[in-house]
Amino acid sequence: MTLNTGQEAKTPLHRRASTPLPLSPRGRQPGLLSTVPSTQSQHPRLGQSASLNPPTQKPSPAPDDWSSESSDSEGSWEALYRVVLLGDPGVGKTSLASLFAGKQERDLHEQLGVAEDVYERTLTVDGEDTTLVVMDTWEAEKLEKSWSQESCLQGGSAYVIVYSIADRGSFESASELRIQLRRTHQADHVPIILVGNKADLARCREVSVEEGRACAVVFDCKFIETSATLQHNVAELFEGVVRQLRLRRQDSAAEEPPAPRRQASLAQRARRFLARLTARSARRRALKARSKSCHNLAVL
Ligand SMILES: Nc1nc2c(ncn2[C@@H]2O[C@H](COP(=O)(O)OP(=O)(O)OP(=O)(O)O)[C@@H](O)[C@H]2O)c(=O)[nH]1
Repeated sequence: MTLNTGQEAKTPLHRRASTPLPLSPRGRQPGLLSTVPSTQSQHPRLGQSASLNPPTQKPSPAPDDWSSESSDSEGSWEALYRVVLLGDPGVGKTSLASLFAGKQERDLHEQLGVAEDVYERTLTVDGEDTTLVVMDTWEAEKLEKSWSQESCLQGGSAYVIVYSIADRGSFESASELRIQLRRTHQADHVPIILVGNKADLARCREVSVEEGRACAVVFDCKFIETSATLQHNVAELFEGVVRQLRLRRQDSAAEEPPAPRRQASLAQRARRFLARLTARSARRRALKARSKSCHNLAVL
């Protein structure tokens, strides 16, 4: 599976809503689905935060009842974010991606014979539209790091690392993927969400919720458990991705450029030393807070 990385991934891709994304190397057109009429209703109601409660046996409403509106109005400009799904084979990446896509879009893909691994959809979260292009293009089985793997790891605006709660090996792979991502995106504010899928398989559970959460704290990412089969927390996952993208966008906009360096007086140096001490204890407090909030996808 391939991924077009011709565009800067960190910043959203700006385009006219009516303009398709560039062709991928395989000639596929990730943006093709933007032609879906704006009256579609597929995404669950937005605005609810993720929960770690174990899934109930009752499935959520079918994807066709989801209430996302497309902002595909002619002539309007919108931001597109690439969301790359990573994880071992069989953990449920495709299942999550097709729930995101909704039935109508999957059918459209089928009719048009376009890529089944790239889905574009505009979600209305907290009253604002954001378009996600979900890329289910990761090929974990490659023996050597391939070009497509490299581009997957570099080309995302956000990453969703999926493991199966019933497969410890996939959990370990998720940690390795997080390390690889950290190497690629050292200085970036790219949201990364660790997803423990197949939460319905309670009896076969090999990875506890606590382990998932602890891993997210250590690797500085968000965490949620989902069940694609029961459609549990899937909408919350993608809404969470949107919120994380927005929070980081605001965060980086708020960052001020560093002040020019001048010869510091003793008093200034003392103040800086104290500030560093305070910052250190603030970081410790932040780590503690993160362990409490890593499952809340609505905060940084
Ligand atoms: N019980 C359960 N099964 C699931 C869940 N999600 C996916 N599956 C099943 O797991 C199998 C693999 O799912 P896929 O979505 O193809 O997994 P994938 O990660 O895309 O796999 P690759 O395409 O090989 O990378 C399928 O049989 C799915 O029906 C889930 O939440 N619960």
